[in-house]
Amino acid sequence: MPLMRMLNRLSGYVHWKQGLECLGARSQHTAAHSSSCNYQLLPDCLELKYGGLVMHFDYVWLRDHCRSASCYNSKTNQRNLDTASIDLNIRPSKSRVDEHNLFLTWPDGHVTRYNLTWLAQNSYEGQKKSAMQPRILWNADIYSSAEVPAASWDKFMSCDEELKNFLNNFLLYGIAFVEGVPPTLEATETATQRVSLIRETMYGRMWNFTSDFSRGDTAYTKLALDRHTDTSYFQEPCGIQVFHCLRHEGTGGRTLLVDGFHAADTVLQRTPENFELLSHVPIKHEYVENLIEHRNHMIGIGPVLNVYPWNNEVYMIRYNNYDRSVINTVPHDVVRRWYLAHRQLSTELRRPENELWVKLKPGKVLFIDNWRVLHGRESFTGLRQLCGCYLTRDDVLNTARSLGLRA
Ligand SMILES: C[N+](C)(C)CCCC[C@H](N)C(=O)O
Ligand SMILES: O=C(O)CCC(=O)C(=O)O
Ligand SMILES: [Fe+2]
Repeated sequence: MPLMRMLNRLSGYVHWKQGLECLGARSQHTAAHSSSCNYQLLPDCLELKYGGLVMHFDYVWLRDHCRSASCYNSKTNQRNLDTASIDLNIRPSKSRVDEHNLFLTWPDGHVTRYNLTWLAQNSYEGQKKSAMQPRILWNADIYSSAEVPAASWDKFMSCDEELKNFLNNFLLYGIAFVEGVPPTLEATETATQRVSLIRETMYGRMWNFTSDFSRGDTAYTKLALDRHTDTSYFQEPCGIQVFHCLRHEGTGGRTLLVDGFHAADTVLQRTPENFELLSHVPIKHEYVENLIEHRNHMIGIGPVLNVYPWNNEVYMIRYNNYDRSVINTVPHDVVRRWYLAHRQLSTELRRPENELWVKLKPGKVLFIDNWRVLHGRESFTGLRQLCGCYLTRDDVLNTARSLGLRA
C-alpha cells in the first residue's frame, strides 16, 4: 500500500488529541502540538507523531537534512552542507510547528523548515512499513489469470505510454513481453535499447547462440537446464536478461519461469530462521571457462537472498546450483542449517504450481528480471537459435522512473 494511503487510513483510528494531553501533562521535555501533529524534544532525538506514525529523528540527522538554500542546492539536488562539521551533540534551541511544517532553530541561529509529509515519508518508521518496490508475487495461476498484455512492437517503439505499461508490468511481475518484433538480432537490439543500455559481458554485447558448445557452458548444448539466475558469479549479477528465439526446427525447448521472490516470501512466512540464513550466509559462485578461444574466471560472493535490512524486502535472488562454488565461508554447523534452508527454498521453487512454461517464438521478445525471476529450459532436438543480451539494471529503472513509475 502506498505510504500516504496507509497514513491516511491509520490516522482515522488514532485519537491524537487524547494522547497529546497526557503527553503534555507528564512530559519533562519540550512538547507541542498542532491539530494534526505533535512532537517532543527527547534527550537523544525528536519524537514526532504525525499521520498515524510515531517517528524518531536523530538531531544530527535533522541538521544534516536541512534543505535551506545554503545547505542544499535544489538545482542540482545535491547537499552543500559539510556533514562532518556538524557538532555531534547538536540540539535545536527553538522549535515550533504549523499545520504542514516543523521549524527548528539551531544554536547558531540557522532555521530549518521540514515539511511534515516529507518527514513521514523519509523517516525510518515510514520506510519500515512501505515496500521499496510494489510487486505482485505470482505462481502460474496468478500470472495466467492476470492476462498481462504483451507490448506490441510498433507502439512500443513509438509511444511512451506503451513503453510505460510494459515497464509497469515488468516491475510488477519481473517478466514482460514484446510481440511482433522482426526476428532478427538487429531488431532485438533496437527493442532493448528503447528500455536501457546493453550490459556487455564476456559473452559479448548482443549474443546469438545455439547448441554448438562454442562456449564452455551447458547453455550451449541441447540439455535441459533447471531453474536458475544468470551471472550469479558476478559481484553484481546482470539485472535483466532478454531472450528472442529466432529459430527452432525441432521439439522441446520450452522456457521455464519461476518467481523467486514468491518462493522466498513463502520461506519467510513459514520459517523465518531459514530466510535469515539464506539472506546472511555468504555464498560463492564461480565461472571457469578453459577453451582456447575463451578463458574466463569470474567469482561472485553474496547471500542467496539479498534483503533490505530495515524491512526484510528481498531485492535480489542469486540462485544457480550449476555455478555455485565451494562453500568455505561458514563453519560446519551453519553449513548444515544452510542446506536445510536451501532445501526449503528449492522445494518452493520446484512446486509445479509455481512453474510458468512458455514456448518462445520468433517475434516474441522476453525480458526477465534476473534479480527476481529464475529461468530454465526443457531439453530439445533440432536447430534452435536464441539471441538476446543483458541490460544494465540502473538504466532500466531510470527509464521507468523517468516515465513516472515507482522503481
Ligand atoms: C545467455 N548466455 C547464453 C549468453 C550465457 C549463458 C550463461 C550461462 C551461465 N551458466 C549462467 O547461468 O550465468
Ligand atoms: O536456452 C535457453 O532457453 C536458455 C539458456 C539459458 O539459461 C541462458 O542462456 O541463460
Ligand atoms: Fe540462463
